Order: sequence, then structure tokens, then C-alpha cells
Amino acid sequence: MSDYDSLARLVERDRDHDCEGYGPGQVCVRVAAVAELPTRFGRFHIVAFWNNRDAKEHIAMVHGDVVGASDVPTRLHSECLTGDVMASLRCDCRDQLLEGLRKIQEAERGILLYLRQEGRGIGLVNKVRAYALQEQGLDTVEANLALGFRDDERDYAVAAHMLLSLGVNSIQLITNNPEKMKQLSMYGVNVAGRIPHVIPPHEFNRFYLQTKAQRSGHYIDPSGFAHLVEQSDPVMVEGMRAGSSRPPPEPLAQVLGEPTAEAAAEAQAKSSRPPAAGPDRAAGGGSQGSQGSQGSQGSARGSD
Ligand SMILES: Nc1nc2c(ncn2[C@@H]2O[C@H](COP(=O)(O)OP(=O)(O)OP(=O)(O)O)[C@@H](O)[C@H]2O)c(=O)[nH]1
Ligand SMILES: [Zn+2]
Repeated sequence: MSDYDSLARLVERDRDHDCEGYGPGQVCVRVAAVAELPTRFGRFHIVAFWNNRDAKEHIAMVHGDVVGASDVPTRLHSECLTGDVMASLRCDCRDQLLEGLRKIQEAERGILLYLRQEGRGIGLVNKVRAYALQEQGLDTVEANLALGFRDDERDYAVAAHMLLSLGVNSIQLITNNPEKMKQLSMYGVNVAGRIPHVIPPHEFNRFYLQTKAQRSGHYIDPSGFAHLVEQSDPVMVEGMRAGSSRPPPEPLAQVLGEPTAEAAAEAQAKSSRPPAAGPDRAAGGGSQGSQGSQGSQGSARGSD
């Protein structure tokens, strides 16, 4: 049976599915529709889900045969309109999304769940409010708390049910977030292991990533670098993987309007003048604004 057929059968199977649900919201999902989805990273199947809890349309990007499979590389991505669509540099979401699709496509099989949990579950309007507070000096955690939310409002019951509906036996979760591991296991998903998903920081998101490491307990080196012992894979961003036949995502330097290392080297080679010392660019300009300069106010959670 083809990968498509095995997924299409799930639509038939779920037509009248109505279980008691998972989590406090007793969320139940159905596999509602399946189609092929060629992407710039390769061919996927897109699986659209219905759920009984919110009017949001969560989806899975599926590569290869996952029904009944074990150790399936799986990424849970929470929606970030500003990062995913608008290419915001405040966070690492877009890089994580594209790198996640690429990692999955390079594996024999894999799943990326795109969960409509904008702003760690507080919604887009509130995330913009949180950004405004961050401009006044709060960090990402403090801004959520100031708005009356928890640091993270996400519940992964919907994700757990989606994975169970797809019939995976066990997953290797692509994440740095211990809460995702914990909740999926709690909801009955067999999380066999973790694949780190660290994106090197840049000047605009360094403080945000440090806050996630220091205050939210994410497995990111507090200095912001991907120097984790368990990280067996080299970090791949900016299309730097040697030997990959797939088109890389656009280099961050291009997004920032700066020349890439290759372009800079080429320009230098062409120039008869000796290269300028130019430490400014490497130092990131040092103009972090309020985000970079303000300190966090203790009460670190999970910072050990
Ligand atoms: N409230 C709030 N949400 C943010 C902010 N920056 C990014 N986000 C949201 O944070 C979420 C990030 O989701 P993920 O990348 O799936 O998860 P993660 O918690 O970083 O964990 P990883 O699996 O390690 O990447 C998205 O929903 C973003 O919209 C912020 O400053 N405040
Ligand atoms: Zn984001």
C-alpha cells in the first residue's frame, strides 16, 4: 500500500470517531483530509485534522510511511505568524520550522505537526501585546505573566491525539523543550528519544533564546550556542550542509541584508585592496535596545 493510501484509510476510519478525548479539555481529533504536498524541501503528505475543542485546523506534514512505524522523527511546531510567515527575527520559529521540514525529509520518514497555538497559546493579539512589553524591558516570560497568562499556555493533548491517530508506535521528538516530552508521554505517546533542534542565535533573538534556556528550562546552552554534549548532529542553518541536494533556506545574512560569508570572501578576493578589519558586523552592532540590555529578575524556573 502506498504512503498516501495508508493515510487516506485513516480518513475513512475516523469518519465517526468520537473518543473520550485527552487532557483536561477532553480533546478528540479526527483525520479529516489527506493530500500530496510537494514543497521546496521535498514531497510530503499534508494531513488535516478536525477537533472537538477549538475551531482551529491543525495539520501534520508527513514524510514516508509512518503508520505503525517506530522511532519516527517528529517535530511539534507551534504557530508563529510573525516568524513563520513574516520572517520576524525576534524568535527562532521560522528557522526551526524550515530546518524541521528539512531534517524530516532527510530521514526515511517523519512528521511535523503544525499546531495552531500562536504565541505559546496566548494568541496573536496577546503576543503582540507581549512584544510591546518586551520593548519596555520585560523578558518573554515576564511579559506573559504581566498580561495575566502563564509563561506557556500550551497543552499538547491535541498533538498527542494527532500522533496516536496517525498510528505511530513511537517517536523521536525533535525539540529542546522538556515540557513537550513530558506532556506527550503523559498523554500516552511513546517518546523513545529526543533530537535537539538548536538554531544558533543572532543579535535579534539572542536574549529571547537565553531567556528560554534560563527561565523556561529549554535545553539550549545558556550562552545561546548549540554546544550540547548530546547534540550529535551539526547544527544546520543557512544552507550550510555539505552535500545536500535540496535547496537551502535563505541565509540569515541575506535576511539581514548583510553579505554571506561566501559573498564576502568572493568580494574580498575580487578586491585588490586588503580586507578591512571590520569588527562592527561581527559584533552584531551591539544595539540590542531594551531587549539586550536589561537583566532578568531572578525567580529562574528550571535553571539548574
Ligand atoms: N507569548 C509569546 N510567545 C512567543 C514569543 N516568541 C515566540 N513565541 C511563540 O512561541 C512558540 C514557539 O513554539 P515552538 O518553537 O514550537 O516551541 P518551543 O517552546 O520554542 O520549543 P522547541 O520545540 O524547543 O522549539 C510559537 O507559538 C511562537 O508564536 C514571545 O515573545 N511571547
Ligand atoms: Zn516565532
